[in-house]
Amino acid sequence: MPMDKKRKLSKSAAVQTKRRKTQPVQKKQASIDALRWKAVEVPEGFDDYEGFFGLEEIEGVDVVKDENGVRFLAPVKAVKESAGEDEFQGFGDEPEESGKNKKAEPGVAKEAVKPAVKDSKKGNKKEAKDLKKGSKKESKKEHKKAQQKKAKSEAVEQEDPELETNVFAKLDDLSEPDEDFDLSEWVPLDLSPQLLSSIARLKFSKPTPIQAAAIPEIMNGHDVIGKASTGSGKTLAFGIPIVEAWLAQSTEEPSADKKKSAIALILSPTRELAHQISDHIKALCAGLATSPYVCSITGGLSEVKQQRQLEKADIIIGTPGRLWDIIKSTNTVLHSLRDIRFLVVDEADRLLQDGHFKEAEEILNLLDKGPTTNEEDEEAESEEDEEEAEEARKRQTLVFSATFNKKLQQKLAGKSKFNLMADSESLEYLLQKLNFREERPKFIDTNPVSQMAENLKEGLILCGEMEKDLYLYATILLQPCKRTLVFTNSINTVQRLTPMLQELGLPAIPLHSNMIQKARLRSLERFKAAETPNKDNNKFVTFSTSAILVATDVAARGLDIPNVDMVIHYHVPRSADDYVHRSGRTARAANSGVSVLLCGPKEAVPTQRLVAKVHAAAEMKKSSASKKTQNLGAGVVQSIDIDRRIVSRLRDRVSLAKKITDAQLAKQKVTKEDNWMKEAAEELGVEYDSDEMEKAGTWSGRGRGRKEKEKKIATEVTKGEMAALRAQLRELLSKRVNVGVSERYLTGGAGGVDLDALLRGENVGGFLGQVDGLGLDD
Ligand SMILES: Nc1ncnc2c1ncn2[C@@H]1O[C@H](COP(=O)(O)OP(=O)(O)OP(=O)(O)O)[C@@H](O)[C@H]1O
Repeated sequence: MPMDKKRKLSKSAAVQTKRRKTQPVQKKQASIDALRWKAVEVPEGFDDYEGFFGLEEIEGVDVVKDENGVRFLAPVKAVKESAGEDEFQGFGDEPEESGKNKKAEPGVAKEAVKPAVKDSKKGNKKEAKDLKKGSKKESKKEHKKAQQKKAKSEAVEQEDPELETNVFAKLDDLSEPDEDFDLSEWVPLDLSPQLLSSIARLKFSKPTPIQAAAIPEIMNGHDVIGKASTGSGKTLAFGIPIVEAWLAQSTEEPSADKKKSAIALILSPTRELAHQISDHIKALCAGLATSPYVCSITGGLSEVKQQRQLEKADIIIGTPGRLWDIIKSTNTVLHSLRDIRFLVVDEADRLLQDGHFKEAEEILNLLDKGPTTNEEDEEAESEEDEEEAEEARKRQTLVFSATFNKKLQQKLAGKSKFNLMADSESLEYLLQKLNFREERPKFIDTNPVSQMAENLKEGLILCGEMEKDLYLYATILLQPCKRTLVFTNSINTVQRLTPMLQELGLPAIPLHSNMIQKARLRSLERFKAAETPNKDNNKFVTFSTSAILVATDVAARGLDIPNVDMVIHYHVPRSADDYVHRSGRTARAANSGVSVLLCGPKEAVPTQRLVAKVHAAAEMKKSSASKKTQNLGAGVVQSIDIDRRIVSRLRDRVSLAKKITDAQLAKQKVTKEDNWMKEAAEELGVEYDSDEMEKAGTWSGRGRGRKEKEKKIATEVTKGEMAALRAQLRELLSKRVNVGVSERYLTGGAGGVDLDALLRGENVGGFLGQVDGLGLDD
């Protein structure tokens, strides 16, 4: 059997099929090629010692051996139909219908036939070749990735194959539709009964303002640029019309000779957001009799699997990088994208800037003109150019964000055809590529006054430059019952703060872009799964029931994590827009929340200016009513005056935790570098001696001082000393913190101070007064 495609029939059909067992499964005889094989997911870090790369499996297939040889009896859905009827949604993603599957006999196919060869029967040999090349390349790539991952000594938790979806599915806990649910506020939007019933399941009693304004425009065929504050329901503002269009289209007769094409492509700047959008749309579709196939195409997860998903997708949500990688590596997915009717650019201002520029441009190019990399293809494409340009006109472009910088906003809202110089690096150039079908897309701004959520309270804590760790700890301690998101400006800081907070007994979880994708999703899942206190019955809550996500700005955009009560900006945001998006992770969908900036002395003034800029429009409106124009934005952010006496009583804890963390990180780093040197020495065939290497000057040049310092810390703190430090810290953590005058105590385990009250301006500077009434012991 060729090594690049190997197939097995899985025994696990019975286990997999528990969920749907009402109908007996109809089976029919099929050739091995006609079966819908699924690539076996080989865990990352798994070397191909056993030759598992390229292995494929299938479930629910009976292998019948009789005098005529071997036959395969497969569920009807598991057998491919002729072109145009491809409605099967793939094994592995959805449980298959059950019944007699338990009897399925495992067997191994005699010969593997690559899907590309089947495609070639349809007349496209090139595609087949590309796919073949692609899958070999994929194996190599996966292998290389596995090697790289092995080299990474970063602790990554065990992977969970189920993690790639449903991380955000707050909406997945769907109840049966309530027939009495009042949907009258949705009626003016003229939605189909199926979709209304889905909305009733979600228990959304009325559309949010952006939904009420954007849905009719989109359903009337307009291009839309939607601006609305964070957490205001923008995803379903474009999600509902897309699903509605899919429902209308799915009732039409499919044309027999037409390849399946997706209806919508949604571009997202981050992987997590792509998965979240996908989960939101899936949740919307959960109650429908037939649902569109929704798939998210992001980096960090199996490219081969995503390639297959793309081919059958109705709604594609992707990050430009991975999407472009797949498109480049195979032409078989092009047809999925060419005929899309909706192009959505979510978090447009970020997506059209940052590092996504090139790939986004390539994708937009392709949507209008097709691939330009291959001469053969180009020739074929040119004949169809006109036809395709016409097709492109049919596409609606929807652009959404909570923030649009002024220039971008003017360009977007003003007109679609810009007077451009031939500057392919400019943002305008990319905007032109969006190829709006209308000269003037509908610009909808449902909250022109403020981009910030209505129920958000903002605070600023002024502290010493070197005291941020201490104030971070104090702030978290003052809000012990909260799910908190801490933003930093660097990956290193996430890697340092997370273990430090953990040493302090806090449930800190890291999130940054250097983590492998499954670890990123796992972190989000853990954060989301952490229980929140039941505020209604004032239940006693300990830290074990809250969670702290320490993240870079990778978590700043679009993430909809329920019940984030507090956002702390450990580093001040780099821009006013970043401040809006970070703070927008709390106070979502009519909930309340607080956003706290930790500012060093030098940061205070520029930060206040930055925040004032965000609030200037709102203030301007207010002040024009009262004829005051001074200090715009000032006063919106409440200065939080934490009693320094309490903070100073936490200092020893933080110093110890820092010392332990620094030593640990230095050790990890030295070990990592040592391993790297060892491997390099092995490859060169020389003996490795770290001290000799060091003496010989391997560590000369830039960074030598830092490395030496790290090595010193790493070797200075012995195992025994580390254990002693930990014991000391444990001792400190077990003691109550004497808060002074009132002789009340703040513990690390429970209780806290009402930061909300401080933010309301009550008891400013009167922290101790708040300790009363919190039920803390004497
Ligand atoms: N009509 C509605 N009624 C109540 N809740 C809604 C409604 N529509 C959406 N939501 C909920 O509101 C929350 C925020 O929605 P969404 O993530 O789409 O916000 P957003 O405007 O895209 O935010 P951001 O700017 O941060 O990306 C989600 O939990 C979503 O399920």
